[in-house]
Amino acid sequence: MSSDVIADVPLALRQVSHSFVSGDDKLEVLRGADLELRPGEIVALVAPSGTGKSTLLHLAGLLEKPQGGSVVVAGRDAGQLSDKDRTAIRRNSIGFVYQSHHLLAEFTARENVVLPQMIAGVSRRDARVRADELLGLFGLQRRLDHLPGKLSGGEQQRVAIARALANRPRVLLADEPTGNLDVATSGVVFAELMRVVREQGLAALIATHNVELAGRMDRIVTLREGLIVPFS
Ligand SMILES: Nc1ncnc2c1ncn2[C@@H]1O[C@H](COP(=O)(O)OP(=O)(O)OP(=O)(O)O)[C@@H](O)[C@H]1O
Repeated sequence: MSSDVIADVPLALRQVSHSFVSGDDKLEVLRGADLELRPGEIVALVAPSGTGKSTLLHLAGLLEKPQGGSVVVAGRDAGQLSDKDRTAIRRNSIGFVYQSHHLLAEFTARENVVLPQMIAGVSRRDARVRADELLGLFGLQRRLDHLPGKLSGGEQQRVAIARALANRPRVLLADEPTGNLDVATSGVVFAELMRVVREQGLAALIATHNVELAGRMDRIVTLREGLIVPFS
């Protein structure tokens, strides 16, 4: 396949297989999984516990290499890249949101959004402008100088989402992004996440057990016997 063909693909998994071996046991979690996101498309991944959602997100996020098949991120086949280039793509083209916010406790909300930008080479001044703009999109303009411990759970998760978007990724990967929040807060934060992801034109793959939230996305897929199939 020519590089032109995949140039506009934010994320694709092609015939991805992955197993875990412990002792004599081999657990085939993925057996030729295929998934392609269109630019700006938000896809929900809803599947029972233990079927491989986290494994899939790890592979899509270039945190691990698949044993078979390929992962394309921002139009680049990650299997063809040097470790240095993979790291650069992971840092600049992918944003991650986890169930727990993983914010740095000794840094303010703003600093938590500034830091990944500075690591990517953005000046402190520009990073602050971007951080304030993003935190403002989540209604946190009056919380910029708060430490995470002084924020509510919903606010902490909003900061984590803003941090994930800081480097203008093309792809957002999220694993139960509102799973630690109460039902009402989860719904609100989720709606904000969807709004901002759409405004920024990102493609997103969001694992959730919440079928109601999944129903607000463009498409729902599930994992069945190691394959990615439409959810029904
Ligand atoms: N590093 C590992 N070594 C061995 N087995 C693993 C490893 N990581 C995951 N597994 C196994 O692979 C399967 C899929 O795990 P994974 O965490 O991807 O599932 P999941 O769908 O995300 O589950 P949950 O919804 O409970 O988080 C599970 O049976 C798990 O025990």
